[in-house]
Order: sequence, then structure tokens, then C-alpha cells
Amino acid sequence: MAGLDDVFGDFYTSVDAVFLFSPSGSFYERFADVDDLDVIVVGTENTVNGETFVELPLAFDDVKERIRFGIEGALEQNVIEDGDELVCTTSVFSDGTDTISRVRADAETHTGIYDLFVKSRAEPEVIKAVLELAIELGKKGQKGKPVGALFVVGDAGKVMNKSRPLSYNPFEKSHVHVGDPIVNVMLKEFSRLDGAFVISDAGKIVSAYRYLEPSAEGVDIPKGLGARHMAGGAITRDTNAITIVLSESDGLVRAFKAGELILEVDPEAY
Ligand SMILES: Nc1ncnc2c1ncn2[C@@H]1O[C@H](COP(=O)(O)OP(=O)(O)OP(=O)(O)O)[C@@H](O)[C@H]1O
Ligand SMILES: [Mn+2]
Repeated sequence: MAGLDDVFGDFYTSVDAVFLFSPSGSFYERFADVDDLDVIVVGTENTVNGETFVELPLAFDDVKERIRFGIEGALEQNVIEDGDELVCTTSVFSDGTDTISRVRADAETHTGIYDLFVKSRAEPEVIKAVLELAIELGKKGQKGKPVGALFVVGDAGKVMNKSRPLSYNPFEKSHVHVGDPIVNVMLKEFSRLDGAFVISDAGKIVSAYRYLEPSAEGVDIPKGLGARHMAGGAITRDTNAITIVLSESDGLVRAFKAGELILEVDPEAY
């Protein structure tokens, strides 16, 4: 008689590494005695003190994005190699581990999701703070109404050269940074108005109300989206900035880098 081990057995054969996404302590300990296996902990925090750890900038509701981030981060940190066979354990339906995926670390399917945070001009913490702000703005809207916003992060000098003011810049002489609670309130207030926010590598708010005039053409953006996303995509091809764009029309937050759409997040999931 065959048991489930016989049916699922090949799921686990020739595995080079396991990725444990936000494991509980007891789940992590189960792997201590497994031979010839690299154990990689992935999460927003290394709560189990895993020896090899890849930090997520946010929990990623989309499991595919969560796993891609872990793999691209592990490849970057040289803890796995291109072609390695991986088993990933994560949670989809509950807080505990309830889902197992087998994935091949294939450098060719590189989405850039790890690079977006870790290898951009702007500091990872700044990108994370802006992404969180856009998600919060998307969730709450402006006085209950959906609101759109465009944040250009990093390479601010060049971005300023490729844009023009639509109105008086309220950040002209200020030295405020993203992540300051007061700034988040200000940014949310100003996001009702037209144009883009320009933020420096270190998170200083350089300007609001910028009309972007990138020269790049033919950036692929999802159907149904317009000028905000086109400009938001194109400016990242013209400069070393990344952009985080909240859509007023479909409510999603998207990130662009080097002219490519790298990430799509539904604020409602956070
Ligand atoms: N080149 C640009 N630079 C900065 N802001 C822009 C630019 N083009 C458009 N916007 C801003 O985007 C707003 C929405 O424009 P549009 O509807 O064409 O964009 P969209 O991509 O469809 O975004 P949404 O999904 O939020 O509607 C405009 O009112 C304007 O504030
Ligand atoms: Mn629109």
C-alpha cells in the first residue's frame, strides 16, 4: 500500500536548500538535524535567530513576490547558487506554516524585486518608508476618497533636471525626511495635488508638485493606466531613481526601476 510519502516523496528529493518564511521557533528547530541541507530563514525579522537570513522589507501578501524576493536575496548573498533546487515553506491561509512550494533558483527569471530595495541609489530604509507610506495612503485614501500619488526616490538632482515645478514647492527650504511622523501627515495632505514628490537618496523631501518630463518612450505600463504611470516608469529609465506610484483608478501601489514594473501591491491586503 502506498502512503503519501510515496506520492509526495520526489517533492523533496535532491533539494539543495529550504527557505523557511517567518517560521515559528519550533518549526525552525525541526530542521536542526536534517543533513546536507542549507536552511535559510526569510522574514521581516529574524525571530528564530537563523544563521542564514534574508530580510524582507515587507511581508508581501503575494506569495510569488515573497518567494522571489527570498530567492533573489539569497542568490545575491551567495548562500544559494543558480540552478539550486529549493523547498519553500510559508503561510498563505493562516499565521502558521501551511504551504510548501518547490522552486528552482533560476537567475534568468530575475524580477529585480530584491535589487529594487537593496541595490538602488536610495537607501533601502527610505524605499521601504515610502512604500509603506503609499500603502497607507492607498488604504485610507484622502478623507475616504481614493487618491493617487507619485514618489520619485533617489538621484534627486537628475530628477529635478528632468522635471519642472507645477506650483510653489512647500519643501523648498525645509530639511525634512520621509519616515518622520509629521512628514507623513504633510505628504498625505499634499498628495491631493498634482505632480510628483522628489525624494533624495537619504530620504530628504526635495520637492512636491513636480511635473516629470522624462525623455524615455515606450515604457510598458499595465493597460488602463495613464500619464502618471507612464511618467513614473519612464523617469526610472532616464535616471537612477526608482518610483513608487499609487493609482487613483485601481488603488494599487506599483514600483518601477530602470523602466520596468517591478512590484505590484494591493494596499487592502496590508
Ligand atoms: N508627467 C507627470 N508628472 C507628474 N505627475 C503627473 C504626470 N502626468 C500625470 N501626472 C499626475 O497624475 C494624475 C493622473 O493622471 P492620469 O489619470 O493620466 O494617470 P494614471 O496613470 O491613469 O494614474 P491613476 O491610476 O492614478 O489615474 C494627474 O492629475 C497628475 O497629477
Ligand atoms: Mn487615470
